Amino acid sequence: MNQSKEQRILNFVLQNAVRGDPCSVMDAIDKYCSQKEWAMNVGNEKGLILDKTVEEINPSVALELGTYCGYSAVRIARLLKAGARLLTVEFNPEFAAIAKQMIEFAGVQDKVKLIEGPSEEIIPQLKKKYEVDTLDFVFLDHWKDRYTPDTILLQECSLLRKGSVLLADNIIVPGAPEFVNYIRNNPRFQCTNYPSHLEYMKVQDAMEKAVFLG
Ligand SMILES: Cc1ncnc2c1ncn2[C@@H]1O[C@H](/C=C/CNC(=O)c2cc(-c3ccc(F)cc3)cc(O)c2O)C[C@H]1O
Ligand SMILES: [Mg+2]
Repeated sequence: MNQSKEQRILNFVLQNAVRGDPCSVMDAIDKYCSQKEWAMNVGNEKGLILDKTVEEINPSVALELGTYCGYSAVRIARLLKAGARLLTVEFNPEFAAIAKQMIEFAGVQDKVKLIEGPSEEIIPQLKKKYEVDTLDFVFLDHWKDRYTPDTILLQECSLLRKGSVLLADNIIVPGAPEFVNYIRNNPRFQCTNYPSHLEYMKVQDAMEKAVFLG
């Protein structure tokens, strides 16, 4: 059975990155996906916006929706302080298996809890099953039509507190127009747009930061 693109990305990392070195894993993925096969990792340009946001917040508890191959999970986890953790949600078993190996190879597995399942099912379990009180940071990078329902669900489950920060990828491409409309017109969120480019391409994209005002 021939390999998937995601398996080829993982193999390239295993052969070209340094075990336990998250930056070498990110660099290997970016190298492969810019030179060999494009893939929907947040990439290095938007990744720097992600880094700055995570460093600014210095979250104790972070949530990522849409793990995919684990690129942004590694990117976020490498910046977390001792004792802080990232919960990342992925419902495709094949992607989850790839991401698990990617996270372990990078050496950040002690900071990352990879949860396999659909976000709408996992979010309501975070408090009781995953011992979350509130979330300091949420990175939205899953199906774009899920950004809004999941943002509403996070509020309904009392998982956001005054100052919780959401960061959403792909505001322009593929685009999340319904989310942009929802979040920018919601008085409970303070929004900031960060223009950038689609990963590995000379195409305009952007990220949106939304701070929950409580
Ligand atoms: C609801 C839910 N729960 C758990 N996991 C979920 C989920 N919805 C998707 N996921 C998982 O996240 C991942 C999905 C991410 C969706 N991201 C995308 O569709 C995406 C697409 C592009 C893109 C841009 C231009 C083009 F020409 C083509 C594609 C770029 C990106 O950065 C993206 O994030 C994988 C999927 O299994
Ligand atoms: Mg994305």
